[in-house]
Amino acid sequence: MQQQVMACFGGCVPEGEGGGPYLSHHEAKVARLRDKELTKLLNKQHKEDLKRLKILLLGTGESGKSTITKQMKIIHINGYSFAERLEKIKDIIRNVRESLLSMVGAMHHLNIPLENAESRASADFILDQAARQDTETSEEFWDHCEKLWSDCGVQKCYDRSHEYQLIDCAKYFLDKIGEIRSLNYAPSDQDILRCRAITTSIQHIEFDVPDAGQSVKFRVYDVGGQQGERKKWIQVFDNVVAILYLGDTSCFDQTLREDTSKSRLIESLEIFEQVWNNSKSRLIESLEIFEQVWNNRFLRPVSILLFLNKIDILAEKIAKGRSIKDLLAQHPGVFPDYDSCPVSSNERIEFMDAFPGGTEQTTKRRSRSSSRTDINPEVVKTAVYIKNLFTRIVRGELSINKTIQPHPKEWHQNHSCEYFYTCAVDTNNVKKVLEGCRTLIIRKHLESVILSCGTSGRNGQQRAPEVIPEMTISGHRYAVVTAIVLAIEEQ
Ligand SMILES: Nc1nc2c(ncn2[C@@H]2O[C@H](COP(=O)(O)OP(=O)(O)OP(=O)(O)O)[C@@H](O)[C@H]2O)c(=O)[nH]1
Ligand SMILES: [Mg+2]
Repeated sequence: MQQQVMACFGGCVPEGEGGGPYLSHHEAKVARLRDKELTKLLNKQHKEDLKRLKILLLGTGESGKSTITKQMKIIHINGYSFAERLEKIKDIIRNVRESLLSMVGAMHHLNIPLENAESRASADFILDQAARQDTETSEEFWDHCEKLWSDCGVQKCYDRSHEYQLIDCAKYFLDKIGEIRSLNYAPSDQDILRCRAITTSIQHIEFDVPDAGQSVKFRVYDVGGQQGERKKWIQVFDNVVAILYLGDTSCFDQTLREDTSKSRLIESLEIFEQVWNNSKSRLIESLEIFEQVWNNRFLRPVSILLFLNKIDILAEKIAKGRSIKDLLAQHPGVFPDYDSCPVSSNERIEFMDAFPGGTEQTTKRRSRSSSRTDINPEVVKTAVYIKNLFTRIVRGELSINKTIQPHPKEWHQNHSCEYFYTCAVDTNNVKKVLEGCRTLIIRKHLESVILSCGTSGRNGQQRAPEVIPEMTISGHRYAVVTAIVLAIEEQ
């Protein structure tokens, strides 16, 4: 893609003919020189780009992609400065306002009355804020927020949040209004991780990770996952080394949020109606998009690291009596039977190992992990069942998106899919998972480098990618790869 852009630049020198404006000889010369410089610059940039391992974060809206990039900043870069923390306050205020707006709107639809007559004035005050984009707040605003959140009617509405659209961090921030409204408030790492802001443009972060005495350079792309944002994904498919696909395990009882940037802040009850009527299951959407990514011809050699995310919210939902069985019953014949889905002891341990809150011993010693009593077996079963849905898609045993023609097994032989249970707001969990991913990504990348050399003949039909000799991979592995590449080229 980069090359296409450069080709375009190369072909754009105006010559005064062919429809372009007439340029003097001197002007044309200057333009040509400028174009040459630009092409050189782009070439250099392109080479620099190729030295970094390019990772893509994909997944549907609100699955946790940006939260993972925030964790990368905390773990691999220097975290958040004081000024950056203060910047986040605006988003947190929007989160508080949007949460209360969603609940007040939903109470109307769900026929849940406010318990306290005095809360009416607070509800009206918040509804009046619906069209506001700014983040100016007053003591009056915070008083109304606190009053509303303490109303039992609002709490009842919160318990039914799967029936409408409510951001995941609603309770987290509403429970700490007292702290947020203080003039001295500076968001903690956890506040930043919990804070929700929709992604509407392609963003990336870069960092270096030490590996066997050398540093491995990464560039991670974060894209928007809402419906309208997904058409931009293809722009970043070039030279991808691995995909981190975020699948939300807790969304089985939720429907899609209406896809418009307007819904970031529900501007009016009219938009609320749209949201209300959008009834496509979030889990089915996530499986469908995963199936598209797995079978996408541009991503054929790219391995997927599947993050089965939000396992903490999954546990909260099961504790409230929610069950994936309701969704399965709405789609008879599509999904495998839930009750007869087996959970092996290894699968149980894998999940318990990842689940937040394990003590040092439980996270370090596998045998103790299996004896954790704080996790409801139904949580494990649901997580394993959802994991199996994704892995069935990988094996071609389940197809959700009927417009996709599944490829035969051989088509997939150059990429694989590995899964991890994650809680993206838990730094310990993400740190552990990222360590595992790093090794896998480097291994997969080396395999693909070797493979691409293996398919390139000495007589030149296809040269080994330019990137190989310049790759900054850990010392000894780099040496091994170079040796293998040379050996293949010698043949
Ligand atoms: N409790 C909990 N919250 C999570 C977890 N992962 C993400 N969240 C929250 O879910 C919300 C959405 O996360 P984002 O990272 O913004 O989701 P996204 O995939 O980037 O969404 P788009 O930008 O719309 O594509 C945020 O409020 C996060 O804090 C998790 O594992 N547990
Ligand atoms: Mg995002």
